[in-house]
Order: sequence, then structure tokens, then C-alpha cells
Amino acid sequence: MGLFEMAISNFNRAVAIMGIDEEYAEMLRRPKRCLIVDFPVLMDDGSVKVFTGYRVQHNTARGPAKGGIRYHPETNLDEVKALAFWMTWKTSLMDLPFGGAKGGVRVDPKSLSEKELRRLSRRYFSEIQIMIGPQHDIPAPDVNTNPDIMAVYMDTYSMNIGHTELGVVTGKPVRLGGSKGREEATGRGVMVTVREACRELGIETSKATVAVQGFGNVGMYSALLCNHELGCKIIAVSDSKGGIFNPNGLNIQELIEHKKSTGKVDSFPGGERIGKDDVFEMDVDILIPAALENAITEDNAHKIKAKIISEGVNGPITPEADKILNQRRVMVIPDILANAGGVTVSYFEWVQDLQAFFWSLEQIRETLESMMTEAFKETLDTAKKYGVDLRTAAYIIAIDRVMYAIKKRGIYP
Ligand SMILES: NC(=O)C1=CN([C@@H]2O[C@H](COP(=O)(O)OP(=O)(O)OC[C@H]3O[C@@H](n4cnc5c(N)ncnc54)[C@H](O)[C@@H]3O)[C@@H](O)[C@H]2O)C=CC1
Ligand SMILES: O=C(O)CCC(=O)C(=O)O
Repeated sequence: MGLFEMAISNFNRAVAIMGIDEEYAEMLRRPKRCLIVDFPVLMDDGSVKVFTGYRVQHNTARGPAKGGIRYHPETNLDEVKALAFWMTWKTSLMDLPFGGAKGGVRVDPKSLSEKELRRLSRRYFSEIQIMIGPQHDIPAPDVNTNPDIMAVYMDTYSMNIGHTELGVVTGKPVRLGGSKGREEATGRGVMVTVREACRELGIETSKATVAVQGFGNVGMYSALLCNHELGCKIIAVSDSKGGIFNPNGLNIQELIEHKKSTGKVDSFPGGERIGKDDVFEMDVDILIPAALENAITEDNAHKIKAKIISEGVNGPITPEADKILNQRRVMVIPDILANAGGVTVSYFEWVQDLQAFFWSLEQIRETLESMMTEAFKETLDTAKKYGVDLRTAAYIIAIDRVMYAIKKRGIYP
């Protein structure tokens, strides 16, 4: 099953419960605009290579489109469509005045020099600029893109329109119109959902154990904040090269330093080496997938022992695996809620850029925590009201808000 088809199957469940007309549902499934760009980039050796990029706006009924841009050798239109679709429901669930979008370039950025990466980023952003703008579509980082690339995007757009426009992308460096707290935001959001889920299930966080798959931005901050702010014991962590395990708890601060200096976790001296997929089978209370889509499938879902899964990454559980986990009464906190902290602080960044007035880190953290707590509560209440799982409940809330906008605006003829 392709990623877009998989994304739609979750949506369809909510639509059936809500009794939405098929004509509306079909409009909500389809992206509003898909742009494919093929563009040349001058390489350092004087040759020219042609790359393919995408930008998809799924829905803009509630405001400008919003979503990250990834650089990956296997990204494709189906994937970008699915990621844009999820962004619509994520921004709506968080009640942000945005729609959903996503972008990507088919490239392995590790194969490019710094100069080649900059030339690629400039050309790609110029090519998609016909869809972009602070009131149209506001990109942000995703896999393999970062604040430096966001600065290049912002400069490219500003150069083309003739003046500096900070609000055109988020996730920029803090000293260049970025927001304090954006870097940790997704992990902080994951941490809040873990805290609220533990409260609901009567699990004491200071006694809870956690396993984390993926140790990039989302994985690192999720692990660090669950450990430092909730007192959870992080007993297993993996990255693309392997995993590390310590039943007494890993020292996350030291593990982060080790990962930054060596590029891997499995050689960390404070634990014992495990396979990268072993994290799924750990006897833990909480599992945080923070690496890739489709990580939990019908092949490994029955091996999971965790009572709570907080989806740090978009689409880590296939629909078949979701069914198995639901039957086994595992509390799955869906991606559009669990990892929404990132786009929420991106929203704060956009607001700050438009007002040219910047907030303190305390203000950002407090506002994010209260919005995440509220979204979790609303989702849980809706799940109880309809007798459904949290994913379906999250979609019910998000779809209802987008439907309201479509009907009130008269978008549907
Ligand atoms: N960064 C953000 O603010 C947000 C990110 N996300 C999603 O979360 C995901 C991760 O994002 P980042 O942490 O920013 O990316 P990242 O590139 O910083 O980290 C990804 C991590 O996953 C690891 N990994 C890759 N394959 C693996 C495997 N087979 N087993 C174990 N680990 C593996 C990599 O080694 C790396 O440590 C992405 O799919 C992204 O769309 C979602 C919301 C916001
Ligand atoms: O920060 C943003 O605007 C987008 C984040 C994103 O791409 C995501 O939540 O998957």
C-alpha cells in the first residue's frame, strides 16, 4: 500500500463515523495543487545535474498552506501528497490558522558539497516560488533540511521580491527571524503527550520506562525531555546504524554528545549494543517511533510490549498494525497530535516574524505546553464520546474544523 493510500484509510474511518457526504469526502482527500519541478544545478566539477522537486498544497480552507521540505533520494509525489494531507489535519487539530502542504527534493544531500547544496536549495525554492509566500504557503524543515537551508530559502524569496520577508519560511536560525524553542518543539510536544497519556492510564512517569526509535531532532529531544522533565528511564535508543540498551537507564545528555561526535549510538560506552529493530520488542511502558514511516507493521506489531506509543514521526504505523495494536489495547497517540509541537512553534515563529516582535523561551514553552495539553484532552474526550481510538478521534476533530471552513466560506459549489 502506498503512503497516500495508507493516509487515506485512517481518514476514511473518521469520515464514516461522522457521516460526511462522499462528495465532500472526495474533495477533502484530494490535494489542491501539486507542483513537480525539474531543475538544473551546477556541480563543483563544472558538470550540470538535473534534480526533481515537489511541492504539494493539500488544503487551504483554514489559511495559508504549511509544512516542511525534505531532501531524500527516494522521496516521490505519493509520499509528499501523503505528508501534505497529514499536515492539513495536524494544523486543524491544533486549531492553527493554516492548511497543509509538504515539499521534497529527490537527492541524497550527503553526496553534495556545501556549495552544491546551496545552489540546489536556491534553484528549487525559486522554482516553487509561484506557490510560496507568507500568506500563501510557508515551508519549514523536515528530513535532511535544517535552519541553514531555511535561511537560504528566505534569502532566495526575499531577493526575488526585492525586500527581506522573514515570514516566508519557519525553522530559521534564531538570530535570523527564527523562534526560540523551535528546535526542541517536536520533542517537547511528544513529551507532553506522554505525560498526559500516563496520567490517563495511571502510570507514574518517574517509574516509567521508554524506548526510542531514531535519534535525530525528534528522537533526541523526546528522549531528553521525557527523562529530564518527567523522570522517565530511557532504556533503549536506536538510529539507522544500530541500537543501545541499558536496563538502568541511558544517560541521554551523554548519549546526545556521543551521537554528535561519532554519528552513531551503538558504540556508546554507557550501554550494551542491540540491533536497531530490537527497540520495538523491549519490555517498556512507552515506545516513541521517531525515525521513519511504516516502522510498525503487521510483522512486528504483535511483539510490542509498550502500553503507550507516541508517534514522533509521521505515519510510523501501517493500518494493519494499527488494528492489531487497538485490539491489544495499546494507547497510540497519533502523529497529527504527538508530533504537532513542531508546527505549533512554527506558527509562533510566523506570528513573531509578521509582527517583528519576538517572544521569550518561557512564553513559547508555556504556550506550546498549554496548546498540546488542550489538544490531547480534546482528542481523549472525543475518543470517549464516540467510543473510538485516539487516531480516529483526532481526525474527527480536525475534519470537522476543515468542513466548517469549507461550508462557511462556500468553497463547495
Ligand atoms: N523535525 C521536526 O520538527 C518534525 C519531524 N517530523 C517527522 O519526524 C521524522 C524524523 O524527523 P527528524 O528527527 O527531524 O529527522 P532526523 O533526520 O533528524 O532524524 C532521523 C533519525 O532516524 C534515524 N533512522 C533512520 N532510519 C532508521 C532505522 N531504520 N532505525 C532506527 N533509526 C533510524 C536516523 O539515524 C536519525 O537519527 C521525519 O519523518 C519528520 O517528517 C514530524 C514533525 C516535526
Ligand atoms: O514546522 C512546520 O511548519 C512543519 C513541520 C512538519 O513538516 C511536520 O509537522 O511534519
